[in-house]
Amino acid sequence: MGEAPHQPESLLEAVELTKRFGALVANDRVSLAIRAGETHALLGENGAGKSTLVKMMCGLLQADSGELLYEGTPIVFPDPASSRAKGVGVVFQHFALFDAMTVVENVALGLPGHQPLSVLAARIDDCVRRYGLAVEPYRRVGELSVGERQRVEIVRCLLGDPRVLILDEPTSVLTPDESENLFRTVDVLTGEGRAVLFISHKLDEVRRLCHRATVLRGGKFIAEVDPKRESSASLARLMVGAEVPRTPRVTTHALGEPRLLVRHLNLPGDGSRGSALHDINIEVRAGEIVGIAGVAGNGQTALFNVLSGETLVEDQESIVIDKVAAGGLGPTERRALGAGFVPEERLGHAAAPDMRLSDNVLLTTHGDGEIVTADVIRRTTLFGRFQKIVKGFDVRFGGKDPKARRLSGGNLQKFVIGREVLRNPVLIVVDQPTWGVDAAAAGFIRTTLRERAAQGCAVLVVSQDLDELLEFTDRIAVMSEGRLTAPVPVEETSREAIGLAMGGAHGAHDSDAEGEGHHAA
Ligand SMILES: Nc1ncnc2c1ncn2[C@@H]1O[C@H](COP(=O)(O)OP(=O)(O)OP(=O)(O)O)[C@@H](O)[C@H]1O
Repeated sequence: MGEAPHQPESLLEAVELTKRFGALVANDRVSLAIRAGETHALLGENGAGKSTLVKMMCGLLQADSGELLYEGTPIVFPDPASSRAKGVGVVFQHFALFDAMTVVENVALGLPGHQPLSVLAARIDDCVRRYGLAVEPYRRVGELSVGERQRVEIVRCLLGDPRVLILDEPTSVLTPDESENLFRTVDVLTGEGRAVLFISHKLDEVRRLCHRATVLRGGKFIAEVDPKRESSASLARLMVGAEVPRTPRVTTHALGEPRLLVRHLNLPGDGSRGSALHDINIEVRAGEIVGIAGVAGNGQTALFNVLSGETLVEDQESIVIDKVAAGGLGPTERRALGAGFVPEERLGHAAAPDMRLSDNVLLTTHGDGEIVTADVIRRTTLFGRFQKIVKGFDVRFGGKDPKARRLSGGNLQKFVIGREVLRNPVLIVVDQPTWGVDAAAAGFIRTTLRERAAQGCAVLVVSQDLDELLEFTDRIAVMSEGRLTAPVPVEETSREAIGLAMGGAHGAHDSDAEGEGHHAA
């Protein structure tokens, strides 16, 4: 099934590409043709082989066999620079920008030759106008939101005049409005005859935006379909080869005591991004899931760090975990109170990239008294826990116990969630629970968190994915410029009301109200 008949208008074509990592075949004779003027989706569950394919198509990885065609002619990209020179631009999920430098300086670094910054800034302005990208050349990257940084990366690519633009999960970090803007940009690009390869786990947007979709499963080409003729369910079925269950909706059990109480929490800004926290108030009770929506860069990371104990606050009482004043307690002490934390950044923060996965279990469990006792690491218990996480959370990888950096993004996410959940916390705070996770695994993670809540755990979820929050939380608060609105029951709010509050508008989600007032939207 792999090979599509050769289409003369193909700009970039992978023909039967195979890539092995040891015994694991990450791509097994995968073919895909990207045509001029189309938006082509690349779909597949975590670990299906999407990134591997993209990396081979832009010279970051070399195929073991198969070939690449550029406008129908075989070509080899020994490195990313050579693919860029041919007009293949890639915007990866993790941006390569220097915070301390301005946008134009960052762009200059990525371009060959020397150009006066003023000339480059004028080119950026041109690009911004043409593609509706809203980027200011002289702002410092450190001050930009994730959405703005992504636009900088896209502008950087576009200045190289690419014929093929590859976007790796571009909307997972965007607000609904920003996603709409990006879709408009993509339409302009394809209208000019360029091709866009669009990797996404959000099947609704794929159906709206994309002309064709290639589905991979387990490293193999499964199908090429017209996504507009498919439903999200039928696409998900192609990806996983089975029905994808939806997250059961919502709390029927009684709520218990507050497990997390945050009262008048303030944090001064650190001067660089200035995302201080202003008078944050929130309560999460045993049995409920509270969501925090917001555009990245509005203080969510500062809030997570303060809740997890990575940043300490002077006012002990401003954070109470299970009735204990915890403002001055570090992460291990908070874990000892029964709290669990999953930070946004899985590689480097939640997991140590160069440690084996089993050793990564130790990072958050060493204080539990089960795996480390009297200064001895109980290896068998550790390995047992590791296997339980891998089995229980369907974490897939090649080999027996690889280093964390070898896992695909979604599989590592399943691992860090599993590691926390299996500690049986009374409170769990999760930042972006399903970023980069496929539909089936995302459903599984949400269901797991719901089950934990049903068993009496209090769950606080920070997410930029509004649909996710609306699907599985009980109440939603919105963060904007370091302030948090009072949480509103999901059934009393709407996408629009939350979207407005995310943009800083007050009203339905007004933070001026004292305490936990429930407002109708
Ligand atoms: N450098 C590597 N060494 C060993 N195994 C690897 C390496 N890179 C990827 N893999 C493995 O190859 C498989 C495919 O990974 P890939 O990152 O291409 O998946 P993906 O579809 O992009 O997943 P996700 O949606 O989670 O990002 C996974 O099982 C992954 O663990």
